[in-house]
Amino acid sequence: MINKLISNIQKTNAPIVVGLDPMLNYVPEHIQKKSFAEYGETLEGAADAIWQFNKEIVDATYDLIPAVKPQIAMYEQFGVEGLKAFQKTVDYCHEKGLVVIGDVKRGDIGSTSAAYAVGHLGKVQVGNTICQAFNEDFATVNPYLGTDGIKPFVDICKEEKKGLFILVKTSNPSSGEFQDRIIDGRPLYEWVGEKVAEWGADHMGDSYSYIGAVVGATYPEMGKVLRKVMPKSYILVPGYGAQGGKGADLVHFFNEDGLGAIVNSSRGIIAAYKQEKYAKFGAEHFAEASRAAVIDMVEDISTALERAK
Ligand SMILES: O=C(O)c1cc(=O)[nH]c(=O)n1[C@@H]1O[C@H](COP(=O)(O)O)[C@@H](O)[C@H]1O
Repeated sequence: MINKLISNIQKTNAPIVVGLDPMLNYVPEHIQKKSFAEYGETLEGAADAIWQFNKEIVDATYDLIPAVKPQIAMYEQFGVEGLKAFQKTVDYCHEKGLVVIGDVKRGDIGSTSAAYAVGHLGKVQVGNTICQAFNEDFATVNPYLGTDGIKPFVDICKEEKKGLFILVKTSNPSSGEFQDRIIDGRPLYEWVGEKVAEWGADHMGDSYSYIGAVVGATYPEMGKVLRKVMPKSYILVPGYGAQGGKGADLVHFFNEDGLGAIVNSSRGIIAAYKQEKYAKFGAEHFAEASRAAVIDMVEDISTALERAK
């Protein structure tokens, strides 16, 4: 899957991910009304509304982008119905040729981690039948439990040729409380980055490892260091747009080959129609606003990369 991710990035010339994080209040009223008319103001109605919303955004952007990242919490809040919308979204994005990064941020003790890995990336045996549950291509994983929590994911990734993005330095303001603590002379995020490189070393694609890292766009200096600590790991970079990250902050997340990083924006793309810049599209044409926001994001990043050459 890392090879497919890279070939999709090269095909589209767009090292970006659209974050499908559909809060109900981003879904325009005309969609909500239609879903509620059919299913009532119920969890099913909400799940239908977010699915219809996602579908229009994917239809309007899939030819421009390599990958999507649905964040499962946005679906889980609607219970089982929300999870069905998550599944439909994953399947639909696959139909459109997109790589799907399941933002599930799992991580537990070994056997529990193994079950999470099976559910999201692997296959599960039911009697004599092998079944597939969510079937994303990558998952985000929290490494706080150490190798015991990560290894079951890596094992499934090897079997299935799938990948991970492991949290190394997160984009949020308080990420430093633990992640920046100095241990034996170096910040914790560097120790974790080194471990990501080690976990990924024997699960290599053609040029990059299947095991990548998450480093927030909001910490560009740390990104620069971490790029060197894990040269063969793809870095998923959230924090662009709504959290303040800009193209110019991102250049050091990339390697000299122009690869190595993929930048996520969620609210900045899916709720673009609510921004003044894209207000002219109106709520009816929200998906066209998302398309325009994708084009602007790609332009911003490629201009920054070009300038840095
Ligand atoms: O793993 C992530 O994707 C992630 C890690 C991180 O450090 N910061 C972060 O914002 N994210 C996710 O990236 C998305 C950011 O959304 P926006 O701020 O709306 O672009 C959300 O799905 C977050 O859960």
